[in-house]
Amino acid sequence: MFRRTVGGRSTRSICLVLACLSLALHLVLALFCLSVLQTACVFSPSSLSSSSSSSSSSSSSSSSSSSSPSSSSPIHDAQRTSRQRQSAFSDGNSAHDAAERNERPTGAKMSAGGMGKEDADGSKLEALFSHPLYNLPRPQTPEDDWLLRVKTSKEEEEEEEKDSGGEEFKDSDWQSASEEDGYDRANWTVAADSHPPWLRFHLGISRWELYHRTGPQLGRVSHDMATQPILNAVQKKGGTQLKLLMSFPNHGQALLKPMKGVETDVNLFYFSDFERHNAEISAFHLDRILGFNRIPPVVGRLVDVIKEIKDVTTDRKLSRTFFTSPAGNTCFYGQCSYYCSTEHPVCGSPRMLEVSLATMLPDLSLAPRRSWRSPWRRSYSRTKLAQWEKEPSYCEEVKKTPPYDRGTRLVDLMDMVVLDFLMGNMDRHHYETFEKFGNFTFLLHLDNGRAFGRHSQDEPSILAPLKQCCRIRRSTLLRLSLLSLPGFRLSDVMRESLSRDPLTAVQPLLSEEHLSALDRRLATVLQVLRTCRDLHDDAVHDDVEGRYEEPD
Ligand SMILES: Nc1ncnc2c1ncn2[C@@H]1O[C@H](COP(=O)(O)OP(=O)(O)OP(=O)(O)O)[C@@H](O)[C@H]1O
Ligand SMILES: [Mn+2]
Repeated sequence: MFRRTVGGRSTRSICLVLACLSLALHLVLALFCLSVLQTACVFSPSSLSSSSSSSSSSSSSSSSSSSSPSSSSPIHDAQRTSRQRQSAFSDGNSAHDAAERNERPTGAKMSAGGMGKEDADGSKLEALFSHPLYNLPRPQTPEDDWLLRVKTSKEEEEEEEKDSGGEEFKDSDWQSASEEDGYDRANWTVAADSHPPWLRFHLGISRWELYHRTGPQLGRVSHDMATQPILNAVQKKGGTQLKLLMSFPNHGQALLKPMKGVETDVNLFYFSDFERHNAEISAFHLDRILGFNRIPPVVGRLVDVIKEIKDVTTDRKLSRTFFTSPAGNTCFYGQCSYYCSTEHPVCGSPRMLEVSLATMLPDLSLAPRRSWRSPWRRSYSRTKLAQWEKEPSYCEEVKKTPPYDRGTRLVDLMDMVVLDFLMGNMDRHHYETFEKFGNFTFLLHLDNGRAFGRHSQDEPSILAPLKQCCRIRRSTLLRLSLLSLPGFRLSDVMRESLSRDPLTAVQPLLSEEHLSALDRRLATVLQVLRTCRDLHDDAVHDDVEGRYEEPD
């Protein structure tokens, strides 16, 4: 008995020692693993890129906050050197990657908006954007083909000499006009590193596109709009429906359109339809997928209408329209010529509201734009028909009329028609261009709030210009054909692209019905183009070399 007890005790103590040993070994092993993992984290490029968009934006704001007192407008003279520009935007080859590295030492590729390259394998969207048709070689952009130009240091010095207050601002090229609380003091130098994302977006606008798809600006600017604190919200004049101009700490601004319901009322005329925030967001994604890059970046955001609009607005006319609905939701209606009344309020649930935020284009004083009346404008009347609806040969006249008689204006218009037909937008009465580029430039596809209204109906009249003119860019035709293939199906790449918008977490931005309507409408466009090519030798405007074959 005694012996057994002694034996039992010694066995127990041996077990205890062994347990301690194993515990210690496990601890050592865990510590070793941790140190290895940490090293991997420090050096993994993908981890760098996922964190870099926020770190880079904070570094740009911190560098701007260390500036001297502010004076003139932050974006006036927003320009940069041609060397920086060439390195940041040359494209279609390894120089581009190198340039991206130059501009973005932390390797930032993406943001919350998630428009970068390093997404999961098997992504149809990434496969599409890797296709040669989305990476056509392009010549270097000449200096005059950038919308904004950087002053050379010599020009800078000369102006400083002329300017009596020059001494005060010698460390900075751009100074903030705002001394209000919350805004970072702007101190942007010619060094691109100090530029906030919205300014980089402005500096990347060229004669032929609004942004370069593979550059870092897009993700960064979207990330900022989706996450930065909102400092002010005022009504934006112009247009018919309520829109707000939102301001952010780094002097970025966005155009807000609120959620107003989703489907179009079948009994409304196209011109009485309300605008949809999800249409603005979806139009941006569609335009990018079609390879146009002619819509400023748009993201969705859930905003607190009390904290982020009512409490911060300096617009008394807007704040006066806030009220609590019988259901206890916070609503407002603002002032505008349509739907701005207690009967058509914009309401939070109870205070959270889905909105779209579109990056603002450079101020009109810096980059004036020209508005063009569309030759295929609708009559905007319940009874009258427009001329193009009565005359089948209407396009023959248009083709002879400047600016449609030369350059790429007509095929640019056809690109816009394709975009509008796919998303069911009947509201393209005007389009805008940057004045600087005259008649030889891309068309801005602004104001898409009335698109994606009805999924069950395709509106053939939107395609009238294409049917009447029978002209299309080869690059557009090829990309449309690609998007009709199962491996790149338009509805699939749109679903994937939209899933990267922050609002997808709340609800899908487009219903499955709207997504499949895109495939159906794409088939219609391709059918129209087949007929055109059967009938006309000059239906295809050759903008790419013949080696790009039509996909089977
Ligand atoms: N991202 C932007 N940056 C700068 N200006 C913009 C932007 N988007 C729109 N605008 C300007 O604001 C004006 C009004 O915007 P928008 O057309 O979207 O509003 P709307 O109320 O739908 O207008 P409408 O009733 O005429 O259709 C446009 O004509 C355009 O010049
Ligand atoms: Mn509109």
